[in-house]
Amino acid sequence: MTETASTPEVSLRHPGGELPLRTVPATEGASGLDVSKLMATTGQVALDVGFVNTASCTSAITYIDGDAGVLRYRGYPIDQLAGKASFLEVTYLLIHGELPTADQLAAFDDNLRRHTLLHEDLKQFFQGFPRDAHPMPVLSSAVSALSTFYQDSLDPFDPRHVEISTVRLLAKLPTIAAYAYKKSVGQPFLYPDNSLGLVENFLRMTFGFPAEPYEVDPDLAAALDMLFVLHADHEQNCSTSTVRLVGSSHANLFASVSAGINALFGPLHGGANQSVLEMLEAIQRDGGDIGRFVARVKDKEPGVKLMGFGHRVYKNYDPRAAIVKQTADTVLDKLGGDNQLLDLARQLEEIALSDDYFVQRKLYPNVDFYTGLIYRAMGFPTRMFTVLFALGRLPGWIAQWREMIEDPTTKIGRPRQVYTGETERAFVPIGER
Ligand SMILES: CC(=O)SCCNC(=O)CCNC(=O)[C@H](O)C(C)(C)COP(=O)(O)OP(=O)(O)OC[C@H]1O[C@@H](n2cnc3c(N)ncnc32)[C@H](O)[C@@H]1OP(=O)(O)O
Ligand SMILES: O=C([O-])CC(=O)C(=O)O
Repeated sequence: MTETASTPEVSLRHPGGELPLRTVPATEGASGLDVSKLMATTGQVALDVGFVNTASCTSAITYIDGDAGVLRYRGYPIDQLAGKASFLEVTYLLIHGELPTADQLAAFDDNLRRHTLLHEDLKQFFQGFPRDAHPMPVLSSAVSALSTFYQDSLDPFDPRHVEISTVRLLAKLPTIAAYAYKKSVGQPFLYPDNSLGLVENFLRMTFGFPAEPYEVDPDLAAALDMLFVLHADHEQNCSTSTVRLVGSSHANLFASVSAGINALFGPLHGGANQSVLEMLEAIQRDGGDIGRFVARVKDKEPGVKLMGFGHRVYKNYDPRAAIVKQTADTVLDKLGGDNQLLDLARQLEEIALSDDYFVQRKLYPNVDFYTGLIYRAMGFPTRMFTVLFALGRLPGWIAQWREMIEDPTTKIGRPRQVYTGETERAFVPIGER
């Protein structure tokens, strides 16, 4: 592969100063295509596989300094929000740009509590899935189906539609998530109890039974609320970029978020929280030989990666992973979790962080590394972990979709390609091939 053209340095202003964006020079196509000719006809095309170096939008929502391990929502450092601001406050902050006053928060909460019910016909929808359906595709399908129930929620350019679809989605996703769980364990659905807040209601609908009292454990609710805060936004990650890309065609909020949920499902993104626990259990089953597992990772054995490690943006410790790690002990002690598996995770981290392979590549634990251990202690099956991520990430998806829709400079997302296929050739009829 030879470089055939160079592209100029461009830069964007951001709160941390000038952010230089190095564009990747386009390369010659595998079939010998002259990329410079493509450029002559289409203008500048810079090949950037995986968008490693390409900013797709401007945004005022979330700031990350990956080298320093800094994350801020609307300017507030994540460690100042986690454990101090509730998930509902952070949701309001991300979507509306400012922390709510007590009155604003009460009105927001009240509004959400009025929209937690699912239409009875939508409830029937869950019965169409097989008993052992993974709850993630059930979640995305049900969110997509919301478009069929609410005609007054579908116009991205009518502020009333945007507002009501925002409220419906925030209020209903916990109900949908709880029903996806109930379906997978063959238990009856519970109606929401709107005397409860969002997290408490979700826990009751998930773990409670109809006509039986369910006492929400305040420690459990507080821990889950804090984890949701840690997941609430992360600028242009794969699922959020998907939400924006789908929304850039003027698809409605439900359709866009449904696509985002599917992007989150992948094991390289949100699905990693499930894979981490499966990896830890596999190491444990294998006699707990961490050294042997790490050697397989370093040998790049197909399909073997240190799940929950590495990040496109963080080249330092993920600040969220640091918070989860710090609190994991306390939470597991309170909830009676598996400390052996936590010890294994800690040892694995220690071994990796003192190994040149991981040090040179700047691979640190990401947000998915320790969260599953806490979810497990809370009683969630492994297949629900990514659903919990989706519940936490929802405010970010909504805030980013709304920012995109409100931005007059937004254009339909449509990347170019560098064509590497056959050059023009003459059609050969089937009898002559
Ligand atoms: C919420 C989230 O989405 S956080 C991410 C969750 N995903 C995971 O935890 C899955 C494991 N991690 C990964 O697969 C990757 O680190 C990603 C997908 C997160 C980031 O990928 P990229 O930014 O494209 O990094 P890339 O794949 O180029 O990795 C750079 C190098 O580090 C290696 N590497 C990256 N992550 C890992 C890992 N988890 N284990 C072993 N090696 C790794 C790569 O093999 C590559 O090595 P090389 O230079 O010898 O080829
Ligand atoms: O930002 C990313 O690439 C992945 C992500 O969503 C996160 O870390 O929360």
